[in-house]
Amino acid sequence: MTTHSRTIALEGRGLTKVFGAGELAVTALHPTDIAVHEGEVLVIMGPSGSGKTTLLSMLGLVLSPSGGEVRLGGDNVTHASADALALIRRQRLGFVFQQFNLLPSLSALENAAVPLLLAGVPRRERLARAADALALVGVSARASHRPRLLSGGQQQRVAIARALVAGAPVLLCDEPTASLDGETGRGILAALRELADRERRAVVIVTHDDRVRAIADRFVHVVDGRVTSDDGSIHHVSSTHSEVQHD
Ligand SMILES: Nc1ncnc2c1ncn2[C@@H]1O[C@H](COP(=O)(O)OP(=O)(O)OP(=O)(O)O)[C@@H](O)[C@H]1O
Repeated sequence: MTTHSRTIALEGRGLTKVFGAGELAVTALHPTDIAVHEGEVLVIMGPSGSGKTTLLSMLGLVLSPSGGEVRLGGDNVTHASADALALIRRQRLGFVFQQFNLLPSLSALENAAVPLLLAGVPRRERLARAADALALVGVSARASHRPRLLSGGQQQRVAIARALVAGAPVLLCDEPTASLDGETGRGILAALRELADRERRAVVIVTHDDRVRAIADRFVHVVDGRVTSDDGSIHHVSSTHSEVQHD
């Protein structure tokens, strides 16, 4: 793997999630410190129900934490308004899911351009930028095809192009290889690794797939809502967690 700067792209400090209250309270995530740097691939693994999606959702600003904070490029964005969070998600975060969620009536190029359409970028510029994004993930030759004419791996590449087209410095991927066969999945992982190396994007991958470790700069394991490092030590949480809110 390449040497990368140690600039933190996205960070959770003392991030905690408690669902419910009183006797019914479930601590989905105990206070956790976690960070991903520019140009780095961070892989989060753990059994079903361990808290991985909860952690990723808080880092992705789609679930508000019960305690702790989320910092993006050094800015504490935890308490931004709903509108501000929506804008931050659109401009600064890219999401990749197991299901590719492409729009069936649009070509690969138009699908990749959707975030720019939402951002009001003029058509010519957005198609040019979408073409660049498709090239980055190796599906330029399929630009004019609709999703149903693409293989699963090609559809996932288009979904990754869509996630990075607006220039997001951070890509958050939830089981990006789960619906792909082994070889196709490896191709997607290689593409994500390359985005980190060449484009300095920070890539966070939540997965059950042990092969994803092969592309990780760092790896953490989540068990029962607690995050441990590769060496098995529980992540040290330095900040104090004053207010824990219950949903
Ligand atoms: N909205 C919710 N309300 C109550 N409990 C929840 C809610 N969402 C998640 N939980 C609980 O929090 C814990 C962690 O769930 P989470 O979905 O983060 O696990 P996961 O590791 O992503 O699992 P999987 O790999 O199956 O997706 C589980 O015990 C789950 O039941």
